[in-house]
Amino acid sequence: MTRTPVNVTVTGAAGQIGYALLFRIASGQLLGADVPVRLRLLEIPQAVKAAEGTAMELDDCAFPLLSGIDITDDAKTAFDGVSVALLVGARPRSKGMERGDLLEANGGIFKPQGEAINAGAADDVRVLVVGNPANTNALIAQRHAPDVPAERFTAMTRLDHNRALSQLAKKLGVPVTGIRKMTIWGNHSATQYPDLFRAEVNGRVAAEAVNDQRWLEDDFIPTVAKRGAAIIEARGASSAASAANAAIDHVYDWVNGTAEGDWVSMAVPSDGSYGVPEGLISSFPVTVEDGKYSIVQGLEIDEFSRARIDASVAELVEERDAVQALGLI
Ligand SMILES: NC(=O)C1=CN([C@@H]2O[C@H](COP(=O)(O)OP(=O)(O)OC[C@H]3O[C@@H](n4cnc5c(N)ncnc54)[C@H](O)[C@@H]3O)[C@@H](O)[C@H]2O)C=CC1
Ligand SMILES: O=C([O-])CC(=O)C(=O)O
Repeated sequence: MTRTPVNVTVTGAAGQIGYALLFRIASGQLLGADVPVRLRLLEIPQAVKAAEGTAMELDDCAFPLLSGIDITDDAKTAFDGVSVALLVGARPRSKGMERGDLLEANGGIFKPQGEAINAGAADDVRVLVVGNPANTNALIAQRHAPDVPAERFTAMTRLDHNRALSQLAKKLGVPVTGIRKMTIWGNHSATQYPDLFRAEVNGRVAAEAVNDQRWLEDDFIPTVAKRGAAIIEARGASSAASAANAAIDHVYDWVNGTAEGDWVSMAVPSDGSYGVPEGLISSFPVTVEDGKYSIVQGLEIDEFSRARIDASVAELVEERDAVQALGLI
């Protein structure tokens, strides 16, 4: 292997998503089967020992592409020279915690991490924020990394995208490979809008193929939007392997490109497209070419979809205003 290893940093490495994610990164699924990686694991001091345990297991896999593992509780060390930063570790909502408290607690994590990325990341750094509230955490990190191009900060709605593909495939009895152009719009939250009016099933508009507005409104949209809560209810813990899988899909496509005639959903800084205020990190349909994503342009948005996109974007505006009021951005 002659290629220089790519530095990949994972925060919250000792958590449940970290455990599902690290082995797949080390096996080559994040960047490609011919790309060596060096892992940087960032944890809080109390969880460093657990991260060391995971690193021992990574060693025990003898992955040919894994050129080394560093473990640290210092953000500056973790992000020095990083090309792919997966920001998974976040402060979960605990009992009695208000939304403002949650945003503030996460500000304490994503502000210094943004600063550390600004200080030391490689020129080609790509950042994916998984830790919730993902869109707004990404916004906080981005605002503290003024020297990094703003579009390098993204948040994850690929899990929602994949959930939407599976629900639609089941409903229509088609394989997921028969579906194209799925879009999640807005926030990674219950207000998100999974859009069947622009998706296609074997070349036909998905909403027409379904031909059941009641299912679309009362079943499909809430099932996708509230799937995270349903998983917690069933499993007693939030989605981990599926979240790790989505993170792999997000970064792989960002680096290697999207398929011809298809697109994926990524929460990216808005350029004002589709009436989403500039700068908000909102989910859009995107295509990727030569390692750069572009928001798909020129889609006609029907009235039903417009109202739902607007509602989710309004929630993002509220979150942005809340972190602004807290002095976090
Ligand atoms: N965007 C999405 O689609 C999804 C997002 N999530 C979110 O991902 C996050 C992680 O989920 P899990 O792995 O299940 O949680 P977890 O609680 O199992 O692990 C989180 C880890 O982050 C660490 N951590 C906390 N603060 C940190 C800091 N400042 N620096 C480094 N590490 C830190 C903790 O010590 C812990 O090991 C949660 O916020 C969850 O809500 C989960 C599923 C899907
Ligand atoms: O609510 C959570 O923590 C998990 C989550 O984001 C999801 O599964 O979509």
